[in-house]
Amino acid sequence: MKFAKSSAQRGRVLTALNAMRQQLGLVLGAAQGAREAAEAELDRVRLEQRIVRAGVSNATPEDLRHPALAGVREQLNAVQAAFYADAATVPGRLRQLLAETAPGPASRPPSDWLGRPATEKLVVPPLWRIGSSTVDDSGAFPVAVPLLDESHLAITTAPKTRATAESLVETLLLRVLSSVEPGAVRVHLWDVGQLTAVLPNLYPLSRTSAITIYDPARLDDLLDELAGYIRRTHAQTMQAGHHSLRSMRESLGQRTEPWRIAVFFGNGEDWTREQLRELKRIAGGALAAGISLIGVDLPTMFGGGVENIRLLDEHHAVSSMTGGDITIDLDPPIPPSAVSSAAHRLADALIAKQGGPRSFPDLLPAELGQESSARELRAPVGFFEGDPVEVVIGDGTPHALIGGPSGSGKTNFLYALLGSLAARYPPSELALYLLDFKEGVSFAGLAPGRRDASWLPHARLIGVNVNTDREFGLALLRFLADELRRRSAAAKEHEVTDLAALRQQDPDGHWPRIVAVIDEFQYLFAGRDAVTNQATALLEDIARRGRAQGIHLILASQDIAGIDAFWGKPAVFEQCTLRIAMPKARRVLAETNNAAVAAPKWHAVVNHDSGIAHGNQLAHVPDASGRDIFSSLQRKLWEQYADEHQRPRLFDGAHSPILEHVPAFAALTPGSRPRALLGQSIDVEDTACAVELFSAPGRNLAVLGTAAAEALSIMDAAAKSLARQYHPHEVEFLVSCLVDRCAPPVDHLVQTLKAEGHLVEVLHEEELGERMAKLTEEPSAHTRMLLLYGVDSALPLLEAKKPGELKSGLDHFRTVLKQGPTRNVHTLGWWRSTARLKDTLGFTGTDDIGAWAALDVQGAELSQFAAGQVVPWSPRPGRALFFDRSTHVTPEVMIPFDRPEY
Ligand SMILES: Nc1ncnc2c1ncn2[C@@H]1O[C@H](COP(=O)(O)OP(=O)(O)OP(=O)(O)O)[C@@H](O)[C@H]1O
Repeated sequence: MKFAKSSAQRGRVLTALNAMRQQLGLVLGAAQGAREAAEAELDRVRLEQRIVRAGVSNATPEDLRHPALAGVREQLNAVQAAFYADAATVPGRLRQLLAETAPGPASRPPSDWLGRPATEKLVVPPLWRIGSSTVDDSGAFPVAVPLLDESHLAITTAPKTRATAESLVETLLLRVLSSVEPGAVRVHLWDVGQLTAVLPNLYPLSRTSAITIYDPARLDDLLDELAGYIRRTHAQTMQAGHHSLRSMRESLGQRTEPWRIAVFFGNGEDWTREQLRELKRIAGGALAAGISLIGVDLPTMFGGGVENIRLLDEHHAVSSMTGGDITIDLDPPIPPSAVSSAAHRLADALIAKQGGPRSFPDLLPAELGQESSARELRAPVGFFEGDPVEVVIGDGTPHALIGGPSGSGKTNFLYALLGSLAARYPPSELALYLLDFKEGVSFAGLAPGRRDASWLPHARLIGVNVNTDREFGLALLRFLADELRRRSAAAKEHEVTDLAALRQQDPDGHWPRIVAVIDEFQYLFAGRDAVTNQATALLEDIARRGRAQGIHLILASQDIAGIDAFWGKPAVFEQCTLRIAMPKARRVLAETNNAAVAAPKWHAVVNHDSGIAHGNQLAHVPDASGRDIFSSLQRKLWEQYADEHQRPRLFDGAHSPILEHVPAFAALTPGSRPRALLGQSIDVEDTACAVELFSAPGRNLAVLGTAAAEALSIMDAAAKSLARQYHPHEVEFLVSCLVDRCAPPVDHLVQTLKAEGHLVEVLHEEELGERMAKLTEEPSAHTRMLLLYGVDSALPLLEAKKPGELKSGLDHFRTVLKQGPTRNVHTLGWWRSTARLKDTLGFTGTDDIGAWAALDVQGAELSQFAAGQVVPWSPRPGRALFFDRSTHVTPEVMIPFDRPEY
């Protein structure tokens, strides 16, 4: 109905407009009409022309004598009378037309409406008054121009009429802004003037979305923005089956987008060719997208529908609407103070309507966890001019790249995004893997902590302080790649190609979308080493195939460093079609797209088009990381879901776990195959590194290096974890400490083992050789664990043969290493250098050391103990390299447990 009514109204308006044009044309063309009628009588026509030009009273004596004069006079009088009689009705008809189609602020005097905001309207007036005119004494008629949805406007000034042009535009804008509900029209103002502020009286509105002011240097930004709106609106309307925003509005019966008016105050020059071309392109598509352009002194013609106003002097103009022969008396300017106070009132009304500034809770839905992620993930991350700006993670934008210098709000943005997503999708629909390579604890709050026991139920893994543990990043990528394979296999089995279809075919399966956030991801590539190579290959694989399987990457970085990291890895960069640029971020958006440079504080440029300017959407991101903001949402989510979902794995590179706290230790019981736990593995799963000490050759352990704290920790953990797997008297620990300063902690261990009821024998250096000899000979009812601290110190003494004996202590030790494991005698020894271990083993080769943990030992020295392979290892404090030839292909980095000092 609405549509029918408005189209009928539009029809009437167009007919009336045509009639007006025709009538005015006829009045002016009266003389010409007469000339045509008299064409057959050339002479008569000439006379008529002369008389029409000069007037009867000014006729030459010759003409006055002309025989046809009387006839001409009579005819002219008749024609004139008829047309003037008709024309006399034109002003009245125009007045009526305008009153009907352009009521209120569109045509009434300002005193009737100034400063009073309107209420919601779907149909806007087609004409807007600018002044009045008269053709004769039949009275003045209003002159109006079309604008919103109808036409662009080009204004040209005459000397000294710039102020007139400004107040003409100012009044027009006020008429428009006062005719529609607050926020329904947005004005973009650009002025070429370097010093003068454009339309200063309207500035109060610039604190709202109603007016955005662009300084002279930002013309390209404005053009980009307009092109972006047009593109987006076009896509949106076409998708909905409409050719313009207006027809969509009329058929839906509601407004989906605001109208926009872009005003360009030029000076006839200073535009580059490219800018002019862009403006023409914009003008061509603008009206269908609800954008009208007003140009003042622009060096080009607009494309699309346009009306022209040419100022003649400070009070008069001519327009294309009324034709060149009708002079318009422009309406007088509204006094500046009245404009400014009206602008204030309109701004207040808009702010009141938008409910004030938006905050984090405004990003959240009314009810938590109601969305399905089968097709995509979609969540608002901020607001632009009061309207939410969404991020979409799905088919078109499977992965995101976020850039911004330190302090620009990247972490805050991530919190806003994660909060908005977690509030919409339940944990069964969305699983989060969060990794931060920065020093600091940005995601730590999402895991249960000492101050707050709650956690984010969607988070499966939280890695913090991983800046030196690039292996952890690698582990995450490996995990994702495995999951990718698992999903591909399931998809194949169900004969589908993507997640949405898989979920349809396998409704009982657990297929949440996975979002992996890697902050400061460039650390992954921070070396020319195997980690970088593997990370690159894995990332490329996930980036390429993750889309179909619902595995999405969000890579964040302090710009340049992160982008440079993509050198040689264009596949990942290109797959990140969602780009988020924080203010001053460089190179995240396309090269020529400067939107991030101009973005204000606490804003982000959200771009779903690989950073191309037309995809820019500016959003104010609310504070999501301030105290108690995210955590109050987290608590709600936790209360709702925590029962069904386990706590996330927290990996904190700055903290070594304590042996007694790790699940692997708690799980140890007597009776299983004995495993000596050595440290924590750097992996997605919370697992420990362990050596199985079963009855087979080589089942010994060597700890290598001089780092005493770590060596003590590994030995301690091995002994304590083994002790847990034996009942009293089932195992005997033979302990020898050959490093004086380590005596207290070793003694503490001895006491602990004894207290647990285990057999413990402490061996002194001088009795070692003898004891070794016995160990190889005497059978034993129980397992024996030989714990040797700083065994290298004992070598000189062991090497010495006692007179008369064939074998030295070292020979016996070698036998223990070789034969012990098959007789349940396992050596766990700490050598402070690889050379000493080599000396200990002699020519027998390295096979008797089946497992080792290296500390401050260079990789090159280790290759002989790892089947000759190249071992890339640069020692770092608090970390060890672990290799067990029975389980490893290559060594892995491990975190020795935190061992309290004694
Ligand atoms: N939208 C916002 N509103 C209010 N405060 C904010 C907003 N965004 C960030 N902040 C604040 O600014 C500070 C820096 O933000 P944030 O930590 O997110 O920056 P960053 O880009 O991640 O920096 P870095 O990389 O150094 O960690 C924080 O104190 C944060 O609370």
